[in-house]
Amino acid sequence: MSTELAALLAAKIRDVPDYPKPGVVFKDITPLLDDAESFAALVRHIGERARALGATKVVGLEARGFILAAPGAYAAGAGFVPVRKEGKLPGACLSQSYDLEYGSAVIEVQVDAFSPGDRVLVVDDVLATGGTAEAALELIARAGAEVAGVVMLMELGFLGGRERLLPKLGDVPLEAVIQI
Ligand SMILES: O=P(O)(O)OC[C@H]1O[C@H](OP(=O)(O)OP(=O)(O)O)[C@H](O)[C@@H]1O
Ligand SMILES: Nc1ncnc2[nH]cnc12
Repeated sequence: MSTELAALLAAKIRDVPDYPKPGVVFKDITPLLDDAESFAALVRHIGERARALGATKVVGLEARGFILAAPGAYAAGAGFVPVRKEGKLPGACLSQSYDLEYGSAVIEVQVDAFSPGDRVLVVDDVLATGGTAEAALELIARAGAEVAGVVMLMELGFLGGRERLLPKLGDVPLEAVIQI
């Protein structure tokens, strides 16, 4: 991973103590998003990784994952698939419940989101406990698609998300631009 890109982007992430709950240090990416150079560099990176991994679809995890995955898919010439919080997608969906650093939720994907032969890149802003990403991997497997890789903007290593995901990923790469 490029240390220059990591340094550029890390400088634009703001720590917000005790949000959304006491004891959580929230990683606010809005200063990165509203900086044209940083946002473009991150989108280019996601597009490059999607192409290099042969992804035909880029999955974004609601909501912050959408902001990164959709332009990344466009940059790669791939399709975009939203994994959404419960009740937001129309039609037949697969559902998965999970716990994350500061709560619990249910995410869903449409049953027909993927076509045979699709290779999927999963994109999100933060890997914390890994609960969200693990649930997304489960959904993608249940929907019959192959995961080509997982790309996160940042990984909060002390929360153990990587260790949680590795058994599910095998040889599939899990990449984070910034390691914390
Ligand atoms: O590794 P975990 O412990 O599961 O945490 C990571 C998830 O938490 C945040 O999403 P959140 O559910 O807060 O949704 P948002 O993007 O809608 O704010 C973040 O965007 C990741 O999706
Ligand atoms: N500390 C954190 N900051 C931002 N998003 C998160 N998702 C889970 N933990 C988070």
